[in-house]
Amino acid sequence: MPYGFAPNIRDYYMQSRDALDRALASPEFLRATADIAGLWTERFAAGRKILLCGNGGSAGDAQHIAGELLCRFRFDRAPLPALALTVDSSVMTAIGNDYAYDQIFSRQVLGLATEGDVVVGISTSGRSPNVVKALEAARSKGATTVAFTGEDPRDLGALADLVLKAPSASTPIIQQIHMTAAHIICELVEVTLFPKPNA
Ligand SMILES: O=C(CO)[C@@H](O)[C@H](O)[C@H](O)[C@H](O)COP(=O)(O)O
Ligand SMILES: [Zn+2]
Repeated sequence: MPYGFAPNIRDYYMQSRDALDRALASPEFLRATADIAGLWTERFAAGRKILLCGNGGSAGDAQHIAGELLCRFRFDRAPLPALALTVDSSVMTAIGNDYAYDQIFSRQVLGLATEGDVVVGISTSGRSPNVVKALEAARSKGATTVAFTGEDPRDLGALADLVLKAPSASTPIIQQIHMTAAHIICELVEVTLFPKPNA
């Protein structure tokens, strides 16, 4: 049986579209998209890697982005070194249990990041302590920091060399804009580093 049609269901879609419209009207948002694509492209070309982290849906986004880069996006090409710090349950439970939950990403960054790498922290609130500490650790290792946040980047913004601010205060809508931007960034990286697919 089909579900009944909620008359306001269109309004939910419109909230998402309105937020994307605000992003597209923001030169700062478009600039950040281009700058992040340029940074990732430059660092991959220099043999550096990208580490990504976030909680909940943003953990999924970190994994999704790593998959686009390490596997492929639109066409066959060499894998790009990208790793989500959200995937190793043994590492995360050990760090959470033996140290603290707010160190689950920062300890991995301290162990894995080297100078010139990029560490990406994804947080809709901009203040999840484990993501904030990941960017602090990244800076201590000489890595470049990128934050994907909501309209108020809070603590994370202050620690990021580049910030992508989704113009909303709603967690799911911010996440939707993050992944729209991430797909565009992955596409720009791929076509710039591999300009002639299958040639
Ligand atoms: O996916 C969602 C909501 O759409 C949730 O799982 C959400 O990601 C979690 O509540 C996170 O813990 C929120 O963390 P943050 O974005 O504030 O850093
Ligand atoms: Zn969600």
